[in-house]
Amino acid sequence: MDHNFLFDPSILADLDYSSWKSSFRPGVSPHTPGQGFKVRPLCASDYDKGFLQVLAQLTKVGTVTREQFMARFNAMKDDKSYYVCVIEDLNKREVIGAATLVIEQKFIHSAGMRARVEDVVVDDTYRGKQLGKILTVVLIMLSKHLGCYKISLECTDQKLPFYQQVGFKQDGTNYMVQRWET
Ligand SMILES: CC(=O)SCCNC(=O)CCNC(=O)[C@H](O)C(C)(C)COP(=O)(O)OP(=O)(O)OC[C@H]1O[C@@H](n2cnc3c(N)ncnc32)[C@H](O)[C@@H]1OP(=O)(O)O
Repeated sequence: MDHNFLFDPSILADLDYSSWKSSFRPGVSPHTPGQGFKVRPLCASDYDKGFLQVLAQLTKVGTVTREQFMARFNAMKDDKSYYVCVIEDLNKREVIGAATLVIEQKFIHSAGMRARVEDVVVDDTYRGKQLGKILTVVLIMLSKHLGCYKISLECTDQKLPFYQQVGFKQDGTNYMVQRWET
């Protein structure tokens, strides 16, 4: 078993989801995401468990060599601001979902911290099993546990209902962007 986690797995194990109980289908929760499924931090060995292939269902991933993956993994681990969570199908030893919480340090809000949800994706053969909701709720509770004053995300109009059902609201601000890569 790989013990090279991006962050301490006990942080996830200790989160209390009792207030979310009625939000999930009976028997399903972040601690019990489904038969043979486990929510955990990203591991170095997830390079060989299809992590990048799952991300490719969200957006362009391109070619990422093992060396590039490990360099980015180690940089994120040292930074301590990146909480990449995955769901593994333990029977297949495959990553079937992923979501990232990024923590930003601020001077405002009494030198507080804000959280951003990034790169939420569930393998298309596993969708509709509450796994996307589980990953999102894990990030919400993680951001609260870490003491952030807010959590936000950007998404398309089609995904608004998915995020609204776990408490996100539109606040009238505009998302603006410049891109240098197609
Ligand atoms: C910040 C970002 O990363 S935005 C990018 C979001 N990711 C993507 O677009 C990648 C492609 N899409 C996916 O990976 C998946 O469809 C996800 C992550 C959006 C949803 O994952 P799933 O595991 O299929 O969703 P899940 O089963 O948890 O659905 C939970 C609830 O949301 C609802 N739901 C799921 N997708 C949608 C949607 N697109 N619009 C509205 N409701 C939705 C489900 O019906 C379900 O409702 P219920 O709890 O009442 O039964």
